[in-house]
Amino acid sequence: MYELFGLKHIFIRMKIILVVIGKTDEAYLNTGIVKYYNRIKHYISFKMTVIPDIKNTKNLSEDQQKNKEGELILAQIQPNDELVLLDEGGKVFSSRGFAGFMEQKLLHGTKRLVFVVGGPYGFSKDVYQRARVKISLSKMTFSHQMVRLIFAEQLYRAMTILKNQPYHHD
Ligand SMILES: C[S@@+](CC[C@H](N)C(=O)[O-])C[C@H]1O[C@@H](n2cnc3c(N)ncnc32)[C@H](O)[C@@H]1O
Repeated sequence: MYELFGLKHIFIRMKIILVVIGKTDEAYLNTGIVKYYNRIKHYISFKMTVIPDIKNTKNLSEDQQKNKEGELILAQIQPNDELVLLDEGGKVFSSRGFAGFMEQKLLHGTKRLVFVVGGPYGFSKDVYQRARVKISLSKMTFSHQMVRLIFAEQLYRAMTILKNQPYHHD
């Protein structure tokens, strides 16, 4: 069904950016992220932008840290970007549902689809205001470090679903 839309060309145009806070600090996470990053890039342009972790350099309150991180997140966003927050309180999709979400973005000609993972205390008000869409990966809360790997696997899964490739089974 998806081939009908000629997605091959659209896949090549859209860029996906995952904005995260702080370097991946565990080798096992890095290994997984690199694995899925290498797989995803066969389908679509995908890069992870790492905002430096500010928590160890300044003695900030939780709100101050969130606001500072918020400024750094928003500095990465261009006016026409579609911003999607990964947030426990967001919409919960099945993997096929998320593939459908990605398909809509591809078909509507989105140029830069930017997903953001919050810091340890979540997002500032300004970041929530700029984003139209929030997606939850589960009702459970994961560490901001783990979310980048879980998201990368789901993005890869979505690409294989859109291409009718045998990775997802349900
Ligand atoms: C430790 S959580 C922050 C939790 C914090 N209670 C809050 O107010 O958001 C760090 C970040 O990981 C991401 N995250 C954690 N669990 C998630 C989930 N189930 N779905 C989507 N994103 C999640 C979100 O981006 C969140 O801002």
